[in-house]
Amino acid sequence: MALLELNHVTKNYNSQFCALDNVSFSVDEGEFVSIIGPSGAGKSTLLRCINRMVEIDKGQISIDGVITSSLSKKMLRKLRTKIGMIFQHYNLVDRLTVIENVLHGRLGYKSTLAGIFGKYSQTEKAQAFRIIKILGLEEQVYKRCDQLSGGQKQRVGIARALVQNPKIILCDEPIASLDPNSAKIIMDHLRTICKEMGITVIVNLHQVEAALKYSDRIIGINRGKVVFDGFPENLTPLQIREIYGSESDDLMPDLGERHAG
Ligand SMILES: Nc1ncnc2c1ncn2[C@@H]1O[C@H](COP(=O)(O)OP(=O)(O)OP(=O)(O)O)[C@@H](O)[C@H]1O
Repeated sequence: MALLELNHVTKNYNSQFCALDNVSFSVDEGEFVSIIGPSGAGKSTLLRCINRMVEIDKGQISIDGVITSSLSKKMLRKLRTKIGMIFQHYNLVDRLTVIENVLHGRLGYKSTLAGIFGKYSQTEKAQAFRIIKILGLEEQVYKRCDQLSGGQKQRVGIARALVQNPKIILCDEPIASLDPNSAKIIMDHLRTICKEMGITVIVNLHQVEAALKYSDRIIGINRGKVVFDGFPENLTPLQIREIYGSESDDLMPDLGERHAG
């Protein structure tokens, strides 16, 4: 069943520059989809439109059957609890500990006052500890986030998204700042979360190889238009060229090595 649907979505910045041009696709529950494309193609704009951090100009986006543009502030806040976000630069509060950052994922469920005073139930704390353990961060629980490596910070970001109990996780270049080993750990966790917890994952990636290895489906964007939407095994060098244009030669992966399983 489709969890996310985009129908003819267009986004113009400053009423003239077209960042998304008539984009339509749907994503099923439990699917792992990578969005690839060159710098400036519109990948971040796409994720921001999905959670309504950016308003679209034309078309329609629905999540779990709800048309996002028609939601009141209150209903939008409720919908956003179902959408976990993971960022390239982690967006953690550096001076706070791992557990405090992870519990921030619960803020969308709380009144402003309860949030300010950091009032979390025993159930919420137990859930946060459980997720921290799954992500292999139990030794870091009480460490300040500015003492962590990039890979550990990104795992905190994933844990914070998971305590929301999301239906979908949107990841904006989650491995762009990481070394290959940390990047693999993050992509492995995202794949496990998708396949074992049934959470839909949409990942913006610059690395074609990672997209080929981890995705059920790849969507290629160039200048705001979807130019490829299909299975990794159907992404040919010609299509990679169409997606990336002149950047493609540096990015051309060894197409022999494919899926993570
Ligand atoms: N707030 C904004 N105001 C005006 N133009 C913007 C704004 N945000 C993005 N753009 C433009 O929209 C286009 C798409 O940007 P976007 O960040 O979505 O691309 P991207 O594919 O995520 O790129 P990258 O891989 O470099 O992050 C770019 O040309 C960018 O300059």
